[in-house]
Amino acid sequence: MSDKHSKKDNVLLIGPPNVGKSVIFSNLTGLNISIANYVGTTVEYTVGELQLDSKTANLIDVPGTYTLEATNDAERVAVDMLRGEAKSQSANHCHNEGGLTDVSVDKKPAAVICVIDAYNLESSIYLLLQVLQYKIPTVAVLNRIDLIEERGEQIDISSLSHFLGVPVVPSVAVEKKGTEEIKKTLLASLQAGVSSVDSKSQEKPSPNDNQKAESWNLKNLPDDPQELWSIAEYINEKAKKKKPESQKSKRQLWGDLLVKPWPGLPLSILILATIFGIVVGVGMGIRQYLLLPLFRDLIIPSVVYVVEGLIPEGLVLNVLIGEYGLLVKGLEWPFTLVLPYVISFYAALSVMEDSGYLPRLGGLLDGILNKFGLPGSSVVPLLLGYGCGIPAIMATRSLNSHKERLTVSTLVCLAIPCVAQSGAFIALLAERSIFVLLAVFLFSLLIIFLAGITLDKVLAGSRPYTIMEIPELLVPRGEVVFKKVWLRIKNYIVDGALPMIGIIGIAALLYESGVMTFLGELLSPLVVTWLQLPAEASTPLVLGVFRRELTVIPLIEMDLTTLQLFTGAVVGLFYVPCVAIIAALAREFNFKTAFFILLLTGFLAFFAGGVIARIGGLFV
Ligand SMILES: Nc1nc2c(ncn2[C@@H]2O[C@H](COP(=O)(O)OP(=O)(O)OP(=O)(O)O)[C@@H](O)[C@H]2O)c(=O)[nH]1
Ligand SMILES: [Mg+2]
Repeated sequence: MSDKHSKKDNVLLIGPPNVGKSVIFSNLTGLNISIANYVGTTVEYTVGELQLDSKTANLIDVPGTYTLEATNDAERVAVDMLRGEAKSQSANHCHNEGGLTDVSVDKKPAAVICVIDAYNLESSIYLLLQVLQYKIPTVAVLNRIDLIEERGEQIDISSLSHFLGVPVVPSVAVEKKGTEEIKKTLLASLQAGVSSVDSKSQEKPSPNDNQKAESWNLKNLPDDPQELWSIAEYINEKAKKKKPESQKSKRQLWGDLLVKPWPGLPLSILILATIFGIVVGVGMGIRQYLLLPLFRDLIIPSVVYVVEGLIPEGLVLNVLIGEYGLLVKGLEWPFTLVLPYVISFYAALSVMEDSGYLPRLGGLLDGILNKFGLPGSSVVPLLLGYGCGIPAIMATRSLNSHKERLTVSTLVCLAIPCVAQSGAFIALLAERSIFVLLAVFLFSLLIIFLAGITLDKVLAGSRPYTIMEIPELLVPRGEVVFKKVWLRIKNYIVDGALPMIGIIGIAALLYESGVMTFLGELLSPLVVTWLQLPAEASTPLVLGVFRRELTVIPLIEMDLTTLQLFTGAVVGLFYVPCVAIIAALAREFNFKTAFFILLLTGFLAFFAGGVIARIGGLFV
């Protein structure tokens, strides 16, 4: 831990889930972090530097919490932060959001920015009152006022501030409204040093307003939740200048329709099928018309030309530009096979995330998911898994029981192909037949169901009944979506493409030195006899340990029958998740769990592959 950052004051950004804390964090620090319209986007804190005139502070984006009673991991982080007892997180993990990683969080924060939700004012006031009990200088930011204006409502900022005894800054984070005001107010609070709870400015409720609130004093807030709630209720009533109009907006009507079984369920099938089509179609288009010509006809030939001129013939040259050359396949695979789908998938996912559709899908599928012991909210981590398993495993933190977390994480590792692997599937299968491609995805769904039911039976522990939070349906903002896709492309290049190039380099070396042939012979009983694939198909099994898509991509270069393609794809689908995921599992759970999942996936891959080869052989 360096002293450089630890000398600076820590400022916490606290608030209920989904209120816009991460957008405010981005506005204040210029850092680009995960933002999504569902509860529990931020599960780990992120630290960024906040410049306030001459003063710099560390701004900490804390996972959202409804109360400070800490009912799940993410909420516990908030409480620990306020107490100055949080543990510093390990700095080097994959899919790092960026931001500072060497900040000590085990000291009392100098100030708190508590974001309150204009749209759900009462419950956010309750949280704010709980925060005020810590007697840390606090600035309240009233966010999402655009949404209450839309429903014809108005909140009186000055009376709100008056009642709360803290400065209140109105804000529309997605439009960057309020950013400068937050900085100014925060600086003033920091300089004042003491808690800005000011009893002089606090207006006492008149005796007949509310019996309980009568005795309330901000310097000495009651601990009893019941009493705090009645204060929150009182302030909420007082601050509302104009009550919401009873008529619902179109946006709200759609929001309601999408979560009802009729027409929600048929619409969800339509929406998901459309998204699948768009992701595959747009991805194929980007590959065919943009990235493939760019790399195959321009970049790779130029690189080969230059390297040939510089390096004499021999092992080194072959490793660089030979058949599996580092600079040939190492550029072609990550950038023409996977990148197109990274772009199309994340564009679709980001729009879904920001619209608030995902929790609606969770609500619709709740009943089905319950059959295998999962809450509807597990839709979010499961869908994130189609991008990458690591954020998916992280997202399971907002689930409520260990059993649920473990089940979802196992399913993600076992049968949900990451975007890189899906790209490989599309390249491998779609050209032969779109039906084989669909068959692989449907087969994976079947296994998810079966594995889910089995895990529900074998894993110990119960599942608490939880009610799913459905946020407002919002029209996604172009800028937010664009930033998100860009962040994920960058993440993919750093955490995905670069390691892939390295591994292709190692593979090239193994090839050229003959080690791969030796490994192939070693694995041949499994590959040739059991899976009925050509001997060279052992290469993807070796490479696949490192990266999931490499269980599939090398198959493209082989001349396989349709049955062999299907077998190879299924083995690749279940085969061990990549090293980065194993590391994430070990970090989030423990080594034993990671090892167990590794064994399970490996075993299932060969078992299913062998069975498919045999049963398929009867028909072909
Ligand atoms: N209409 C509107 N939407 C907003 C505003 N601020 C944020 N949003 C949207 O609200 C959603 C949630 O924003 P986040 O910043 O991820 O919320 P968060 O508070 O960090 O949420 P957690 O990390 O889950 O606690 C996103 O879809 C944002 O685009 C606002 O002022 N107005
Ligand atoms: Mg967040």
